[in-house]
Amino acid sequence: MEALSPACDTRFIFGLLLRPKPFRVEVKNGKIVSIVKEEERLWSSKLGQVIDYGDAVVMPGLIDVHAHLDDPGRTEWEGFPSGTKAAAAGGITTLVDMPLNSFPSTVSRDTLKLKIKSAENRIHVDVGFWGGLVPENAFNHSALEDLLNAGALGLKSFMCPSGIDDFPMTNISHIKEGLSILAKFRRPLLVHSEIQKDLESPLGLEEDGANDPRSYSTYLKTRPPSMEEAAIRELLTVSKDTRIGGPLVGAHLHIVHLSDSSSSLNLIKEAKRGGDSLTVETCPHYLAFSAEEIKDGDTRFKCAPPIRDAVNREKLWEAVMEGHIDMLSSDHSPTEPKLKLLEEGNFLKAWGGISSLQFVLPVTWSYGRKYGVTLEQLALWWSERPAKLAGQELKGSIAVGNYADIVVWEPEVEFNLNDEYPVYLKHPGISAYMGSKLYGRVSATFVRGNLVYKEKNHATAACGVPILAI
Ligand SMILES: NC(=O)NC(NC(N)=O)C(=O)[O-]
Ligand SMILES: [Zn+2]
Ligand SMILES: [Zn+2]
Repeated sequence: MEALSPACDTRFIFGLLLRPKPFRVEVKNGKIVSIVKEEERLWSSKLGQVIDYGDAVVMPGLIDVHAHLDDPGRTEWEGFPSGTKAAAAGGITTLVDMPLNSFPSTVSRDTLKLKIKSAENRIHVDVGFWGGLVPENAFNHSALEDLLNAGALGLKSFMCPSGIDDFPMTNISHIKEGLSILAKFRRPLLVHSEIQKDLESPLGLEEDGANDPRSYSTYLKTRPPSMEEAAIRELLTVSKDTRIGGPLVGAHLHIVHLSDSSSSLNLIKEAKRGGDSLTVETCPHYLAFSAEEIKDGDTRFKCAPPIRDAVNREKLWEAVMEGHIDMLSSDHSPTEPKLKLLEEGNFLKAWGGISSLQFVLPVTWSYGRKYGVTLEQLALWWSERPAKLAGQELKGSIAVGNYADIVVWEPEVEFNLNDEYPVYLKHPGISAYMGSKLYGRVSATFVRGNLVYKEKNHATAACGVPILAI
């Protein structure tokens, strides 16, 4: 049986058998050099090793375009080592780190340099970085250009308060300005699309008897679908300029973590039909859970936008299955357990963010089976489309010339996410998935041909590399 990569050695040569079709993927120098029918293989004698995973699925590694690893500056929340170990154990081979929740936020060339430095030799999968679009840099073209020239894969902004002091929200003028720079670089702008109407009293509710802060329905009232709709309506006033012949051609807008599957989704569909350069993601937690099921005080489930009712979830699945939602992402946004206020259970005061990085593949599969999700769809939503968004042409599919970023997993193997299950996240206890039973166990993960994870073990060497846009 193959051994975990003892060092990050991309000269490694091996073959992988793809089942059920008898194909062999041949890997050399970290890249896929050929995909041949087993009986037509050309250079088998030269192969160091041929690995046969039997009936397991061999798929492109997942690319998570939305994760908060909080490094540097808030490593007590997560950090690159634990976050990327969890990613590797979950079949994620590349992730793109969000510019906020680390300290400082990634909003300039210098702060991006700090990120890169912190990632070096500490990441077990490849990591790219979004830069932040904030009021301070939005009108400062040279600052934005410096950030993009330093390698940010694109920018991210918030249309409502982010909860992080050094990451203030942007308005539509900032967004328009940012897009004009991004158009030149042909890189995307990702937007947290919620607008809070009443900024004077951001919660919009009094904590009285009728609005018990331990009840999820109270939290739900503070962030209605109309907040997503209002933000998206405003965004679409500028995304139309990304159409062919428009003033922002070359720019691209990506709406992160869509929860509202009604009016907001209809607006997105219409804009796409009109030719806007626009994509949208949703996250496994919006597809797995419903508001009705969330127990009083269980703040592990608090996130923004919120998890809505079961009817909304059904419509979200329909949109994913019909192709109106382009991709999935984790929005892994952990914190220290004490900020989740698990004992007090106050939904209005607890940190918002779902902790999920290690589980997104089994969750999507387990909850998607009843809708008829196929392996090809998983690869499209979790690898191919995210690679395109992040500008990673050599990632996202098992194809000749691509990096050998591969997950091997067993869809029929069931497991309990209990206290004995090896979870590599820094704070497993805050994950909304703990206590559930899932299908789909990851057996091995390859990053650029290095076997970085195999059956509850990680390679000791951290073989991931920082990915910078060039
Ligand atoms: N500061 C955050 O990490 N916020 C995140 N929090 C969520 N989604 O609840 C997000 O992506 O908006
Ligand atoms: Zn967000
Ligand atoms: Zn996020």
